[in-house]
Amino acid sequence: MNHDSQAFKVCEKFVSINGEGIKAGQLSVFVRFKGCNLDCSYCDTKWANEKDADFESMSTDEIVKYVVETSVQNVTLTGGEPLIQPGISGLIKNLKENDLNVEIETNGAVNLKPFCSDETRPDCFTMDYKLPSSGMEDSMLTDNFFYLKDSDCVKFVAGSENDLEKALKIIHEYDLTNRCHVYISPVFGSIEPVRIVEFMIENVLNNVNLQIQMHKVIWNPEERGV
Ligand SMILES: C[S@@+](CC[C@H](N)C(=O)[O-])C[C@H]1O[C@@H](n2cnc3c(N)ncnc32)[C@H](O)[C@@H]1O
Ligand SMILES: Nc1nc2[nH]cc(C(=O)O)c2c(=O)[nH]1
Ligand code: SF4
Ligand SMILES: [Mg+2]
Repeated sequence: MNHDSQAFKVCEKFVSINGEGIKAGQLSVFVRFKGCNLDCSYCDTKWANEKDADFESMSTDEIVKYVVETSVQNVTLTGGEPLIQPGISGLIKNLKENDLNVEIETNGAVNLKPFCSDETRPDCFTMDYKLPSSGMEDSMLTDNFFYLKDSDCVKFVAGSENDLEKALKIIHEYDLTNRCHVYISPVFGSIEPVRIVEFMIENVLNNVNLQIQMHKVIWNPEERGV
């Protein structure tokens, strides 16, 4: 199939500052795709995963045109889960050919290997490791860690003390700070950020970054399109 005829289900698209990941604070164009293969307890975009969620049908060319016309250099493909969208590799390739910096937000339950060829590899994978309180930890593909490099990032979204302990174990077991950037973020409103800082001090977590979702501080945390 010609990739131009591929239709994507896009729930929202907008320009904002990236509130998460290694380019936090920089402008990015966000494209949020419909549907997910997981169902995290704390998910702040459950609405985009509903079967009857509203979406706009967009071809690869239409998405690329929209992004290019913003003149913003960073693009974040998110969802839902971007890597389960049919044709996503063609879209990544096309965006890269337009000199855009492509970030993929992915949930850790999709095999990254097929996305790692030179042509289709995004500039940055921001990959979650889903901790116990998400209810989705059994779906984590730990082999994915071996495909990450220094331009990528692993994010632990922690909602409990048990989550923090598990993040610590995984960081050490897979030597993550020597592979890529590592972030710990609070499940918004579930754990005090100060507790994460204390945990980092107690365990001397060098080269790990605390990250607060910036957009939820700047805007109403429930706001869409920001
Ligand atoms: C909505 S997900 C979409 C991309 C992909 N499905 C994933 O989980 O990485 C984008 C990011 O938002 C994070 N997130 C979702 N709900 C959150 C919450 N209540 N508090 C903090 N982060 C949250 C996820 O953990 C993920 O890192
Ligand atoms: N401003 C802003 N930054 C983000 N970074 C990652 C997001 C996401 O939902 O994947 C996100 C988002 O929803 N808004
Ligand atoms: S994987 Fe991402 S989009 Fe899917 S339910 Fe979890 S946080 Fe939400
Ligand atoms: Mg978000």
